[in-house]
Amino acid sequence: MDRNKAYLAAAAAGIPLLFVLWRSARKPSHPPLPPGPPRDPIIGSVRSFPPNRWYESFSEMQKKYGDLIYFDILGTKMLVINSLGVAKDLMETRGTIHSGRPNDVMNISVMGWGWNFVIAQLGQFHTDCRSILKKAMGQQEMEAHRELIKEEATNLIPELMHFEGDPWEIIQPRIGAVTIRLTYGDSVHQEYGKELAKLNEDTLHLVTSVSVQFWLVNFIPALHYLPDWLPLAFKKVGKEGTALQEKVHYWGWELTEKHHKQGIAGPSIALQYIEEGKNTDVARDALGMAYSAGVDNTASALESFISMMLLYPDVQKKAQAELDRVISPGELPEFRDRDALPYLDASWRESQRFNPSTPLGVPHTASQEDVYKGMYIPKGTILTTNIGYMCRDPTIWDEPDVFRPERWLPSHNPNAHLLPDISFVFGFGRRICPGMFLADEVAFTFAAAILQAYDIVPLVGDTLPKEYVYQDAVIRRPEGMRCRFLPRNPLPSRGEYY
Ligand code: HEM
Repeated sequence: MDRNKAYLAAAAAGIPLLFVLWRSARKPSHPPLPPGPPRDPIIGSVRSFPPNRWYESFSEMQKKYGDLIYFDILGTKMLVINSLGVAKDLMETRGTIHSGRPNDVMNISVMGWGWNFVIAQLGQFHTDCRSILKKAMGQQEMEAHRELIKEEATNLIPELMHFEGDPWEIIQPRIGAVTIRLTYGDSVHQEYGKELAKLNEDTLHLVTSVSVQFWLVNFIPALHYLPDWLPLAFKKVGKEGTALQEKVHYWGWELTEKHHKQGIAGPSIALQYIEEGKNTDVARDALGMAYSAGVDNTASALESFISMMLLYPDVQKKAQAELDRVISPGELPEFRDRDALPYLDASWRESQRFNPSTPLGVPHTASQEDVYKGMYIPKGTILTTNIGYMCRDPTIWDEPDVFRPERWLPSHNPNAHLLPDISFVFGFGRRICPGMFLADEVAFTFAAAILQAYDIVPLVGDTLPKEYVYQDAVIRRPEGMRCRFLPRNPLPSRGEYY
């Protein structure tokens, strides 16, 4: 190449770079962006974005930046919301703008999760799926599921007898059983429950690990159309994810259809729709998400509660004394007893506040630009709710780092009525968790049954930490929690519970 051509080539290569530099340096024509760490040209906030432990890192950064922290990672805009009031303003009052989901090409297009309404944009499909779950597990509908939940609590209690170790391995499958029986019926659970549970767990692990990794295809969607035989990591993971996703989508539903034809299907939400023959596709899609969206979350919340009872034996004793006063010996506490169990209710709320199982919620996106309190939120910004910080925000909670159920009781705290409803741990506005009443009822019923039947104590020789460290994951539970369950009274035989 002669010298002129070399200059020309260098200039041609440099022009786009100069353009990007000029764009990032020029004065913006919109109000200022929310506060955040300094951004470099082109790479933006890459150097200051925390590599892991996002919840803890964002909470630490709150001290410097306050309610909102703005990042720009190679053009992907992200806003962390640390304030409950701001989250409600943006996601409830301005919910038409801030209720989208990130355009996750890897999950939706490469792995085929287009039928997953958890990650779908607002629209008819999302509305239809939500109304299926609302009709099936809304607050008014829970009464119909009480017997099933009670049966599973009855199954749980003997399983914990003399159990030593991490109770996750007992409580998680029981919560899974509630979900599978509710969605696809008892016959499907009896025959295929273990395989369905494993399938959903494998899928959830893959999806959550994919969601927190960097995929070039999310930035350059056209890469998705490259031939499948190319040895690219995203193609390999995509193939594995597609196979799992298709099975989660159809299998439970098809098993219910099969059992329906054989005349052996037990009552379930799927069966209702199969019998009616209406809205079957959308019901199949909505129910396909129930296990992966709900089981680990609920089990984590219950495991956190058990860990708090272990760390705070005085709270455990008070809750047990209340149960002993209200529930007759040989009877299983039920959700309808909740009003008569204010201390247990307060302990459960306090446990959710202290350790919410999804401290960063599920990200929303802004479907159009917005200006909030003079700050500019660009279209497409990913909004992350730091629910974990909101649960310990000192402007809301007195001594937020103290585990104190009494704060919720008007008899102990004259300002208890001013505390926010703890249901914000289930998210916001049009995206608020549609399984929240089910989760609350299952976990509360199981917690009451466990405390009535057992003393939760450490393993012999174990020294308890002051607080458990939580896993660095989307759905979090205490790391290395171990305990024993010592029967408080002789356990009633199964028949005596009914
Ligand atoms: C303690 C247990 C649970 C917690 C802490 C929890 C928390 C959450 C949170 C924070 C969100 C995101 C809300 C938002 O985007 O603002 C969510 C969404 C969702 N949850 Fe739950 N959840 C739990 C149990 C369940 C259960 C039992 C089910 C179903 C059976 C369920 C199904 C869903 C679905 C389908 C969505 C997506 C809603 C949408 O995008 O419109 N969750 N949940």
